[in-house]
Amino acid sequence: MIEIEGLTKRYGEKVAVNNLTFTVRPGLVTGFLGPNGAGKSTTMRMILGLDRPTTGDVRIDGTRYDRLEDPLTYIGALLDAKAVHGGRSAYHHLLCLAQSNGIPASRVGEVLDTVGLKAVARRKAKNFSLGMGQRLGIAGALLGDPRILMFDEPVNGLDPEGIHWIRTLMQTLAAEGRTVFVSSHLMSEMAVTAEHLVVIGQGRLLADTSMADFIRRNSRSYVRVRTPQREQLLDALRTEGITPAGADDGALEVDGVRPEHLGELAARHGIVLHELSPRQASLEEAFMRLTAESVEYHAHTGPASSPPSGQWGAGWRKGS
Ligand SMILES: Nc1ncnc2c1ncn2[C@@H]1O[C@H](COP(=O)(O)OP(=O)(O)OP(=O)(O)O)[C@@H](O)[C@H]1O
Repeated sequence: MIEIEGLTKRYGEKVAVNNLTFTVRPGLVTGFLGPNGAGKSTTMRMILGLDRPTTGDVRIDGTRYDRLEDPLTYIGALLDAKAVHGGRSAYHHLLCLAQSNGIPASRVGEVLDTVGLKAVARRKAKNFSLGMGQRLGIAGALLGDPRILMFDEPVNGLDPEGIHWIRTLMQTLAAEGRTVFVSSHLMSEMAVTAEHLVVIGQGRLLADTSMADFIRRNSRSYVRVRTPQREQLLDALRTEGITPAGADDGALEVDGVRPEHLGELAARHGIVLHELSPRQASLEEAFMRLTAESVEYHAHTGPASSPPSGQWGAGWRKGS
């Protein structure tokens, strides 16, 4: 379990992390989301004792990181896959980590096997592709067989097979009862990997809830109805006091009414339906809606024509 209480980090005037309190629990994958610059990496560095909090406290299974004996056996992390001595082979990189953390050398072969790098174990890390580097970083996190795992953008640079592999790995680790805390900007991937979400914006906690609850609370759900008898359906809906919205393709979008009710209403009026589908926004839409106010930089989303000379960047604004 990772317990964070009143965590704040200032860099001069900049408040990177602002009074965060949340707990990351074992047995499930917890996603850590936030726009660029929200404070995710800073929070993760403080969890690992790599940055000192200005105020507040972090506990790893009840103990501060700097008081853990052989910390890699409590918490394993992938923060920066490039933080590897490039002149060392994958094997030697992991062996050094093992030796300085009281981990038996036999674990090195095991984790190389787990991440699929056994065949290239003697190759120098500087010759590794981005994806291989990610796998080596993940091997380092797994080395001490820790109860807690933390990954910052683990799917960066991984191909679809690699992304599928890391998703399955994280879910397996969580199913074993471990605590898995993972940040990613890849919303579609997060949506199928994490069960719980912690969302921050400008250093503050915006949400700490289940994935399903997060999407439900932060998005519009509606039922999409398509019929060749549009006018009759509109009349039928009106008799029930229901005012639908129109979609671009002629379909109707009905808020706050269950699909069963709409289907039965149509049947009572002898109206043929070609589509009756409950719709819920994606994690990405829910995330964008929740964090719209806390995004540091907004891109101009108008027409892609060039602005008048001297106005490049005028469509960008710094959030307040
Ligand atoms: N060492 C530092 N000195 C000054 N400011 C810093 C430092 N580290 C981070 N910051 C600032 O703190 C804020 C939070 O940064 P952080 O890297 O934690 O965000 P993030 O959520 O991980 O962003 P991203 O998704 O872009 O990786 C940013 O505004 C960043 O510029």
